[in-house]
Amino acid sequence: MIQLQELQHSFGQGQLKQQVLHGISLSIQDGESVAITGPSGSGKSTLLSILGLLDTATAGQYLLRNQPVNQLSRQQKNQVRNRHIGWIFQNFNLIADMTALENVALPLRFNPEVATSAYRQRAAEVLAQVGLADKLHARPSKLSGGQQQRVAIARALVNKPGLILADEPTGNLDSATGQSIMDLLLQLATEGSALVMVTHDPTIASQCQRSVHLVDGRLSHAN
Ligand SMILES: Nc1ncnc2c1ncn2[C@@H]1O[C@H](COP(=O)(O)OP(=O)(O)OP(=O)(O)O)[C@@H](O)[C@H]1O
Repeated sequence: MIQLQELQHSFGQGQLKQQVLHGISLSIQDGESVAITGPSGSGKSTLLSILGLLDTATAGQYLLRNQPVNQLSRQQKNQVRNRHIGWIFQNFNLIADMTALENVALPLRFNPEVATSAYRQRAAEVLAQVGLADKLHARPSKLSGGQQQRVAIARALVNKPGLILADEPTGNLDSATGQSIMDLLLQLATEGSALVMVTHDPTIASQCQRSVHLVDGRLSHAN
């Protein structure tokens, strides 16, 4: 699914240039779950942004399904991002004045394979899959943190992505709720999507098949 070869990234130019990733080489298979750990500022979110095509590495190679991403046009990148990558964030990032169903249906607008008339049914199916069949018409403010994260997971899944990227997905949840979210994410990974998550929590990281540890933009060890 993912192959990184000597990936580098820097922000700024000239004297202000800050090298954030220094030659990251890593492979992630279909269906694999991988935690990225490391201290604050070590480059975890930067790496996740590059994996999700939100940013482009300044050097090195990123192959996504054997395709070098630096050869994709902007339009192709948008297509891959919208159709094949699902994002989950610490703060859920739901749209407050939309219902759960409307939030989950949003990414379907970028999927020409799903007819507009099928949006509601597809969104309802995915919400049922994450245990929220009875909350279709609730707005985020009426849902608990764990329920909001389930809506966000449903939104990430609605286009059946091959790659799920999660940035501290349990960071705002109590440990029991966080564990139930983790169980759900790991189940999705066993169903074929690769899952890559950034986490500070060693208990969460240890449940992934593999952990990679970043220190100052370098992989210090990989399990
Ligand atoms: N858009 C940006 N412009 C300039 N510097 C940035 C930018 N994004 C991140 N950085 C810098 O890159 C370094 C790595 O940041 P990054 O957010 O990837 O670390 P992190 O490991 O995810 O940290 P945290 O755990 O605190 O979220 C930091 O020094 C940060 O200040």
